[in-house]
Amino acid sequence: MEIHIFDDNAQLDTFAAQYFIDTVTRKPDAVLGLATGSTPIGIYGKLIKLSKEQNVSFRDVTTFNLDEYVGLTKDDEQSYAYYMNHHLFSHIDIPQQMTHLPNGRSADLEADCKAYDRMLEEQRIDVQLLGLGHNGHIGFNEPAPELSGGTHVVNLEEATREANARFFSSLDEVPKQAVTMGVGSILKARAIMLVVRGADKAAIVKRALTGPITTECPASLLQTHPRVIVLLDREAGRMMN
Ligand SMILES: N[C@@H]1[C@@H](O)[C@H](O)[C@@H](COP(=O)(O)O)O[C@@H]1O
Repeated sequence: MEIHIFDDNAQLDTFAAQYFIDTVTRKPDAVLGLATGSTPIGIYGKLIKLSKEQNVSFRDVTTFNLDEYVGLTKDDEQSYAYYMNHHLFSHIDIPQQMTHLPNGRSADLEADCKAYDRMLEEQRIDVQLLGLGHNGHIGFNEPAPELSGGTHVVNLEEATREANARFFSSLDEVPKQAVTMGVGSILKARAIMLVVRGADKAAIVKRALTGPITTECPASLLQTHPRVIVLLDREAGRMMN
């Protein structure tokens, strides 16, 4: 595992964005795995800026997002589809049809999960961006005695709903379920970039990266992957020395 600790969040954003740009420069039809939450926002901002400065096109790039809430439409400002358009897709030249998120409004969620997995089998992700939940979740794979390999519907933990309530007007509005890529699909990516910020995540960072490998801390499974790049701000990395 390659671990970088940054004094400054802007430096972290630049490092991550440049990694994605280098990936696309090397491989113009790269497949990128993308994430939501507050952690990647600065990275997407920098990616937009650097891609314009360096004249990098996303016209042949394909993207797959990790997860989506069940029940929200694409136009709902709290949906991850809206988030991705707002923070990234509408600012770069990627064709809309090359961007994929699980469909949380599908009439047949099971069939939709299978279709998402089929696409992920056909197109291996070159680099998967990940944030980290306070309980060690990645995507919306919550701690559990067993984890699903493929895309599936998940019941969100109350603590996860509470943590994400800041994006909604009240806790009641936070969906109780989500569709998430499974840990099997995440671990199939050629490279994984885990990004974590903030003192409140220092303990879970240490547990995920140096603790036992267990489904009770889904991010600990990343220890089994041969190419993980971890980007931490000083606070998130303070227990790593
Ligand atoms: N499903 C998302 C995760 O993909 C994300 O990594 C995590 C951390 O979010 P944040 O970056 O806002 O702390 O929360 C959400 O639950």
